[in-house]
Amino acid sequence: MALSGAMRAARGRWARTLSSAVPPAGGTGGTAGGTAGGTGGTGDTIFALSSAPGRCGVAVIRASGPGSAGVLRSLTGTPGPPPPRVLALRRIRDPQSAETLDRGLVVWFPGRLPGLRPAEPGEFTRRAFAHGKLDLTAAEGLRDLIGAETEAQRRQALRQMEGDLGRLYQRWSHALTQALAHLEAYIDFSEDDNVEEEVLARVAGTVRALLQELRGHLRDGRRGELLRGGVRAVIAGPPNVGKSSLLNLLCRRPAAIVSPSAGTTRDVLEVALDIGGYPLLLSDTAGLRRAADPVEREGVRRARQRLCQADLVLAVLDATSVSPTPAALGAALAALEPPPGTPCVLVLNKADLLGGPRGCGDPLSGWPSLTRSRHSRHLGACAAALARFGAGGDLALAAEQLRLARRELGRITGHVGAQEVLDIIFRDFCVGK
Ligand SMILES: Nc1nc2c(ncn2[C@@H]2O[C@H](COP(=O)(O)OP(=O)(O)OP(=O)(O)O)[C@@H](O)[C@H]2O)c(=O)[nH]1
Ligand SMILES: [K+]
Ligand SMILES: [Mg+2]
Repeated sequence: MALSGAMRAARGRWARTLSSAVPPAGGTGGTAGGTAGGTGGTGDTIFALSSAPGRCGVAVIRASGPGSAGVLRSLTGTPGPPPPRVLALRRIRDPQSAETLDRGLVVWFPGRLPGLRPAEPGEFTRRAFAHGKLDLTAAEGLRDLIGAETEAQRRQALRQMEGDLGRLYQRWSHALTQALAHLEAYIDFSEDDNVEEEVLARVAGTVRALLQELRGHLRDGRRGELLRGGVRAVIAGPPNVGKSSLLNLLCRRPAAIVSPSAGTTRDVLEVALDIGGYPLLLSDTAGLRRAADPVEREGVRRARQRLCQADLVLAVLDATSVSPTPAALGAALAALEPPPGTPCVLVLNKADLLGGPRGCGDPLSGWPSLTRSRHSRHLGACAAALARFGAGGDLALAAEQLRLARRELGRITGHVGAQEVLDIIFRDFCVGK
């Protein structure tokens, strides 16, 4: 059923109305308001909002299953469904009170093909994976593409969906397989003198090179993950230096109160920004000082707490109250006690009175980005196994480390069966993908 008008405001009520309109199973099979579909083995009649949630001009609600004809009858007050596959304008009413809820277009798809049922969330993608059409990293890329909110996120997701990340891990996996095969051949046949000694050196060389590449990939500063999830940037600094003014400038609206009195901001204020395609969650915080006022003290505590979660600190200082020497700036920055290891951008504000940002990189340049902690975890385990390769000199143990390393790589792309990994990855998919 395609429905419009007042139902925008009455979505919740619609859901309740449809619940009461669905008769018990056993009626004529069919689908109202969408493509043909049944309900699998249970015989239930199901319904869902098929257009995106939120405010919109037109919404599509789909009901499917043996009770669909009854749903249409009770919602439209007509004796039967409209002619098949033809849009009909109907008054939509509450089945109990007969009160008109809206007017909308209704479409009826009678009958069902035997065995046809609505897809589970992610089922189309899961089938594509099962048929070898895409690997897990590509499926994850597809999911990220659906959820991408900024241009850079979209580009990164598309690159992953097209298999760049999967190909990189596959290449490593092939190198490992080859090294393992050589090592196993050496273990099995070296006594017959069929396998040369230098095989071992070659295997060790491959493992060393791979380990180096893998460590480089892991050391990317989480740029892919940051781009995927958004960089948490926190504006911090002494009171009254212009932190809230900076937030307002960056989000181009007066989101935060600005005033000449020190200690204006108390609560942490967060805004989501799209800066040149890169997602940023920007927080404004209370000025850091030993406050006498208990409310301001709580604000400073919250500011410190937020600082600890930052991916990036925008440390704001008043340019008129600090001398521009590296030592003085360094001391002023250290006095704010930013979390160790978190990159800081020093912002010298109020420069008018006197007279480099950390981005996520271009997702299309260099290596495809590590986009998930799941990938880092398996790559870390893979690197650890490679680092153990050859330790102790036992060839069988060395081969086992290669097998472990390969299994970890395989878990990323899904080339090693791991039911629980599959379940996690596919369960969040949208219906219809
Ligand atoms: N001249 C000048 N004044 C500025 C600038 N930025 C902010 N101000 C002024 O400085 C005062 C403090 O600005 P806020 O943005 O409230 O500073 P804050 O760091 O958020 O202050 P607290 O929340 O109290 O810690 C206001 O009167 C601003 O108008 C600037 O670049 N130049
Ligand atoms: K202020
Ligand atoms: Mg402020």
